[in-house]
Amino acid sequence: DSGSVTASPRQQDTEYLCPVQIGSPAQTLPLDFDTGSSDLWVFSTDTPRSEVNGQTVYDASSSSSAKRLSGATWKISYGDGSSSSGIVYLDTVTVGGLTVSRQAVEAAKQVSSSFSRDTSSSGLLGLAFSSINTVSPNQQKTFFDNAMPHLDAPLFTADLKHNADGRYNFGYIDKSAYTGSISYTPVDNSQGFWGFTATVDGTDVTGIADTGTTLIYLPDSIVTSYYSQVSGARYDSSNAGYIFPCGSSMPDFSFNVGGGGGGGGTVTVPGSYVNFAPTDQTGQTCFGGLQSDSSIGISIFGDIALKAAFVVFDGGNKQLGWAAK
Ligand SMILES: CN(C)c1ccc(C(=O)NN)cc1
Repeated sequence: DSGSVTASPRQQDTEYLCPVQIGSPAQTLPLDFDTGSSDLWVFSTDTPRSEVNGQTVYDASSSSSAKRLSGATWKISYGDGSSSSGIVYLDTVTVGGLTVSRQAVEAAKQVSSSFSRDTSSSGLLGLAFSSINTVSPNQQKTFFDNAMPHLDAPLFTADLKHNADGRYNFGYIDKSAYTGSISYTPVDNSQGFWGFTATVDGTDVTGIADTGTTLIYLPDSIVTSYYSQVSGARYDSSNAGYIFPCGSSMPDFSFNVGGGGGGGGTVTVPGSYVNFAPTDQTGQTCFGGLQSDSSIGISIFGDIALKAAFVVFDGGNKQLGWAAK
């Protein structure tokens, strides 16, 4: 089997949403595919009206294939402080033509304000490792984990783009989607994430590949060194990050992956991607797409980095592949 689904950017590449079919007859919900978490959760008819703000909701009672997972609950919180929780159904889930029957679909009975405010997203589809799925008392598998044994190849790829539709493919590598060769590096999934080590300016950085996080968060030394090249750039505590004049031309930001015998490959994030967004309506000052990880405790290669590459999430061999495109 295989699948292929479009990933559409929302709000200046803040997140990428993909249409997912749930239930019988199919209910199509736009979900945020998230390689940094492992719960498939959705706004539902169980979500308080006061917390629903235009999102499409899942109605298990109108799906003939939905079965309540009796006694199961879930509760998740994300790095940005957002959270959600609820109950669990098993239902049929299809992504880009790839179907998993009896997928745990986690229906929200509560969502935090940032999810309520995110009117275009109906929830998340977790693509990290099932070891961090939050369903209790019986932990559930991710869509990818359930699909993997049926896939032509045990992997999925992420091809996110700046201000344009990209794609997630399951079960195969589309050779027309990248240039040059794919450089692979081992994955450390001990914390449930797609953990890997890259080299930035000769310094090893261990972080995670997280499609659900918008920006890049790296050690302070690397971030400070990058912005020292930009006149007028500074750390601004009121914005809790590095800002700079919007007219600045930003240096490219590169990192090396798979630096073994073959020398590995270099991913180059165009400077324009690092000029992420204005801090206010005046458009004078802009917020950087590269920020410090010091308040997080882990380095994150988020969408700013991922959209500069074609990325292979290889669950069979536990490795990450990176290619230019
Ligand atoms: C509030 N929203 C839409 C979020 C979506 C995703 C995440 C996240 O950390 N994913 N790895 C946080 C928040």
